[in-house]
Amino acid sequence: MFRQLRSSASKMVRSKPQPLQNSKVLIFGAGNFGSCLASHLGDSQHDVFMWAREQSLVNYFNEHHRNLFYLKDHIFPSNITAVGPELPSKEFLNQMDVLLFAIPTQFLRANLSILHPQLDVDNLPLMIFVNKGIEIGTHALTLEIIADTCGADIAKAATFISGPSFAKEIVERQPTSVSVASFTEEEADKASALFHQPHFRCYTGGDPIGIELSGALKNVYAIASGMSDGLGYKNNTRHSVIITRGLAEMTCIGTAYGASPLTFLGLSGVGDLFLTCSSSNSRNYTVGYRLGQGESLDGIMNTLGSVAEGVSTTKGVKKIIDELGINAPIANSVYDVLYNGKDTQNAVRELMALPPSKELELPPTAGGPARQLLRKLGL
Ligand SMILES: NC(=O)c1ccc[n+]([C@@H]2O[C@H](COP(=O)([O-])OP(=O)(O)OC[C@H]3O[C@@H](n4cnc5c(N)ncnc54)[C@H](O)[C@@H]3O)[C@@H](O)[C@H]2O)c1
Ligand SMILES: O=P(O)(O)OC[C@H](O)CO
Repeated sequence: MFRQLRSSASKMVRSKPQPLQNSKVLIFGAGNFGSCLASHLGDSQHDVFMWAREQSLVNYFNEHHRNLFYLKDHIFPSNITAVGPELPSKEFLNQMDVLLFAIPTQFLRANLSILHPQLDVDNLPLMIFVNKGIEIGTHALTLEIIADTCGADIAKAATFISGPSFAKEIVERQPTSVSVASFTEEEADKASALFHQPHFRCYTGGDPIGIELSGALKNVYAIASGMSDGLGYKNNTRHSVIITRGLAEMTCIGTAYGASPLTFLGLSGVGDLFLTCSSSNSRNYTVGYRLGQGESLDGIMNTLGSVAEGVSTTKGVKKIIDELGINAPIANSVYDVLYNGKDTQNAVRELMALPPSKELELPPTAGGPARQLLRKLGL
């Protein structure tokens, strides 16, 4: 369900009209996901620019149509140009129809703060965000980071894409479906039209807070699932003790936060939870698996070679569940293993020793944090 936006106090910002084809898209981030989306959009005949922080990546990409560090085996369409390492100029940004942010959550605020003064709200590109995390320190969702750095009007027009989508499989054109959410239906529709292909299906919705929370939370439960597998527990344990109970926890956290519980049954919720909790292609699952096998967190992070958002997000989740008073034993166990030195074997044993309880007791939808965020956005 999309909400009716009020136009009273603040301006109703809309992105510029999008061309029917050949949109000019600038992607921030040339990691696994930024470059996989560049490939997908290049494949769909858009004019794609991919900003990278590494000069060597930019040079190598433009010469060989390959990414020096990520998805190394993939040959990218020739209509993608790498740019950087300086952030693009105001003139360049103004020529773009779409700005797509594929950088990890912890770095978003700094980059948006620099970019915001360069944006022209009357000629605003479609703004799309695909990161899945919660900011350390502030425990802010991306919506709030956008509101803080770019203002409420741009945050209301921002669109979020989330769902079960491994970069490696998107570049192989494996059929994939994702959720596309915004407070502004028109913006979600534009993002959906940009990405939708027979092998990449988009489903729109109006609960960006729920989409963001589910995408961030599933990473924490993927760490738990990997941990259980790494310890040698089998399918029953993964699917009952971790995934299904994890879904119940996620839904309770989301409901208390103020999101719709139904969002957690969608692609960004249960879809991505199942995917990430059951595949060694997931970096979050891999972190958990290696912890379960006895490796140290520092050792894992130093060799993973890519971001695992769940590791930092667990800190934000811990703050949120403590503040909301939610009973979330799996998320608490992951926090204790990552940050309090708890032994993984004890963590899983303790989960199994929990007293009997009701299967699902959704908290009242008081929605304090969402209400505060909506107030910040003038909604
Ligand atoms: N990989 C996937 O399959 C996938 C799928 C869906 C969503 N995501 C989400 O997309 C986001 C990016 O993930 P990824 O897989 O591309 O990660 P990655 O580790 O592959 O790449 C990270 C990128 O961030 C850049 N970066 C690092 N520090 C930065 C900074 N200070 N400022 C700007 N950029 C910086 C790196 O140069 C790199 O390009 C994450 O939030 C992730 O959860 C990933
Ligand atoms: O590799 P992960 O654990 O970051 O998961 C990637 C995507 O979020 C899967 O949808």
